Amino acid sequence: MSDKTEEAGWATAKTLAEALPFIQRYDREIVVIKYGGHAMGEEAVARLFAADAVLLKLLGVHPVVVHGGGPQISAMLDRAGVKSTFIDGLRVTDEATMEVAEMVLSGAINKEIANWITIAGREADVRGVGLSGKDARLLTVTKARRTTRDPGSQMEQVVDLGFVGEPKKVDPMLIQALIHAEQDYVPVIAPIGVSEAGQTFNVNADTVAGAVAGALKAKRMLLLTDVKGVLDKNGNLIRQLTVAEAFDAIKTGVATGGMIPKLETAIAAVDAGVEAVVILDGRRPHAMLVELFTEHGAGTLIRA
Ligand SMILES: Nc1ncnc2c1ncn2[C@@H]1O[C@H](COP(=O)(O)OP(=O)(O)O)[C@@H](O)[C@H]1O
Ligand SMILES: CC(=O)N[C@@H](CCC(=O)OP(=O)(O)O)C(=O)O
Repeated sequence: MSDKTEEAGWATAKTLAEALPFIQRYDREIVVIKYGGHAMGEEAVARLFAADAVLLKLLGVHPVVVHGGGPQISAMLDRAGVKSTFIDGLRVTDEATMEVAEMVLSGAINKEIANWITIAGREADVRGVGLSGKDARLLTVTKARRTTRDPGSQMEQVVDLGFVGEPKKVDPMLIQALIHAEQDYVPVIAPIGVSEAGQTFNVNADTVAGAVAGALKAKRMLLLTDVKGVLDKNGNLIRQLTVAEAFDAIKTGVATGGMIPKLETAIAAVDAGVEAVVILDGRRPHAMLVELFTEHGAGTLIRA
């Protein structure tokens, strides 16, 4: 063995030893991970994500994955010649769009992530389990309501988003059962919900992650996306935000587009008892490990 290789080994051991207090901090704690469609990127990166989820489980953390797939739904709709429009970051969802969204989210992406986790965890028998809000009454939703103000008359107008749902109730029993099972399972949840009447709805994945994290009283919720975190007006990373500052970031227009549902979700999750939410770049390999197990962390941390 060369001196260089040996030195690298010592450096790895030092890093592991330094992670001990952080590993203990998250021992048997639930961490909800929102894996966004933009963070998925190339398959090799997505497989690294799956391997890190397995590592978390083996370190004693209980990871629960909620995934998105917005860009992948848009690509499929494009191929079918269906146009998509978004209002406040939410996809207006008619019947045909709903069908495609469910196929892409529950059918393709969900099973792929669950399978990658199972493959990455084969040696230690950690297994991914792919679910959607339709399973075991996991996610009951109501139809989302949005209003806009008519610039001329200043009257409020109701906008119909179609089959877009808002979480009404998360029943965490199935997830709890998987977390506490003797077998090591990593639940992977697609953002599809069902109304009391049994209608299928498309739900923003950030919103689902927040509702799930709140219901499970998770220690952390990590929102993995394609930016370093919340950026200020000059494009610099904001390391920490209180809930009040997160509100301000929305109000003052620092956060726009897809960052708005993320901050709203973060605020709601912290209000529901989640200790902190972190928005970070999921395209960087091992982002979750840097955030959870190093002093400096990564991205933007939002807490009370
Ligand atoms: N202040 C901000 N800081 C960082 N990103 C922002 C900000 N305001 C708006 N954004 C946008 O939010 C996007 C992340 O949301 P979104 O595209 O919905 O991600 P995902 O698919 O991962 O859920 C960023 O790529 C960026 O374009
Ligand atoms: C209602 C609504 O907008 N649903 C989203 C669900 C997927 C999602 O949220 O994916 P990302 O996290 O990758 O953006 C959609 O149809 O795109």
